[in-house]
Amino acid sequence: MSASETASTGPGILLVLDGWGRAPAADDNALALAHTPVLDELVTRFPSTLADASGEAVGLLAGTVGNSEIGHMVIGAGRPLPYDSLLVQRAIDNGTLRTHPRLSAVLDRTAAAGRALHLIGLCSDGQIHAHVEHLGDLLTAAATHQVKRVFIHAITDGRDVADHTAPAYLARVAELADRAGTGRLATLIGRGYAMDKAGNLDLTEQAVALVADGRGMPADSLDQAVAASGRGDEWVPASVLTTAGSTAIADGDAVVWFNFRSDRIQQFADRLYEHLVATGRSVDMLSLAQYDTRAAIPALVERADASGGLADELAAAGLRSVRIAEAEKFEHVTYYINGRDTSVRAVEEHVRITGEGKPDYIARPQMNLDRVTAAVLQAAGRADVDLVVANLANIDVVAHTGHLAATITACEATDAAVGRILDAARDNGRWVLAVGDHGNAEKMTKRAPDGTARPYGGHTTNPVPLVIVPAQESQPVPSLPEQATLADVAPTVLRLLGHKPGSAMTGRPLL
Ligand SMILES: O=C(O)[C@H](O)COP(=O)(O)O
Ligand SMILES: [Mn+2]
Ligand SMILES: [Mn+2]
Repeated sequence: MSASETASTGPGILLVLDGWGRAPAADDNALALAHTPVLDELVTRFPSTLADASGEAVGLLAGTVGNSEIGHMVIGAGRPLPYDSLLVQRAIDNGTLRTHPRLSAVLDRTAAAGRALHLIGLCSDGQIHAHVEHLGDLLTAAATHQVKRVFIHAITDGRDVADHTAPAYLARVAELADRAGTGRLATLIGRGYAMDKAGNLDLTEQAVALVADGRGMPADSLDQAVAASGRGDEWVPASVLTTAGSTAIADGDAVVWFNFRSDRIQQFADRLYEHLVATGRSVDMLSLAQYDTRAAIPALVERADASGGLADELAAAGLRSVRIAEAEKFEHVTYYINGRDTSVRAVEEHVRITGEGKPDYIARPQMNLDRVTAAVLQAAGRADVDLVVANLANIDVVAHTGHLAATITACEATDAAVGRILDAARDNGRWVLAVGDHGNAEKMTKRAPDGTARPYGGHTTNPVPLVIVPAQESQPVPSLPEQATLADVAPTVLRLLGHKPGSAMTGRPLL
């Protein structure tokens, strides 16, 4: 009996457990420490495997941690997609970034007018939003085009990399500037302010005032600026380095953003753009990769085509899907899973769950999971819905705090929610495919250079569990292949729905 002969088809639920990675039990593995009877039973009782969710398997550089964008994009596309970070690295390696006609034109204009170039971005090597080494190539280009005044507006990390590492990355920025022969650190601000994506404009405005107008705390040294944060690198207050002189953006200057990922920089980019326009400053503005901004900011590296994925196949087959997540991951089950496509197909419904007030992930690791679960149960009970796609955000979002106890609670809350969803699926004759999008909570510390384990809230390169719960428990359950990747999810979902994988998909159905 082949696997496909045993897989009966019908409506189902695709459940993404965000940040659900697999690693051996350890005292920093929140998932292993948590009491999760449902998740434990899932992987022992039903066909399951571990799927690659990082590095080349999903379209990242080898050894790079996975992230929610590429994770959901690959889950939807059914194939690895060369991610923006990889495309930027290729453009650096083959020389097309520093010689890009758009960049060259801006640098020539800036140099000829005796204007300044402002480079803004996250300075770390987390490779989720940015890579500090990309800055090096832009500095080289600026030097080649003889731009004399180059200001670096550094955003400090402490989230995608271990906290309290900002000084090391800023030292690297200084080295890159020395190597290129141009560029100096001008301002500094934590990503908590500069990379807010939840519409907290009070935070964003501090970054805008800093970069545009040179308004921030004067700091005589980098160490002084970093030390002024009582909450680690993410919250370094807006600081102007007194050694840099006047760093404000003037009419005719150029701005290049060097984050490659849009989601957490676009709010700042839009507000800075609008502020400069409102104050009569006309600047050339470019971004390393394409941003989803209101402002039209030309990019130096184009996005990979992600069409022909699950959303297109569902639409072609007339299969109705309901997408459910809370605000933090809503775009992931809609925009990203649909291949960064903003169109909402006629057979698609989107449910965005929002909470009240500012979330406090440590005090309330449950977030709005009860309401997300209720929405999933409601959609699962509808006969006209073929596929429910839901993201349970807690494991990842809470793990980002680096707070082990809160993350354990998040894992336990998720476990209970999955239990309720499985019951509803069984009652409604639905199969469930549960999968992580990248690892996070299974590794909550990182070793510092001095050998000590420090709290770490970032993602990992660990594989993610992938489980298929058949619609009827009595159904024969074939085992899944040992090797799998996130690219296999969409073909498998289509197979479970009774359809063939899309022709653009290179992943394979696991059943
Ligand atoms: O933006 C963030 O919160 C982190 O840097 C990455 O997390 P995500 O890929 O899960 O969004
Ligand atoms: Mn994620
Ligand atoms: Mn995350």
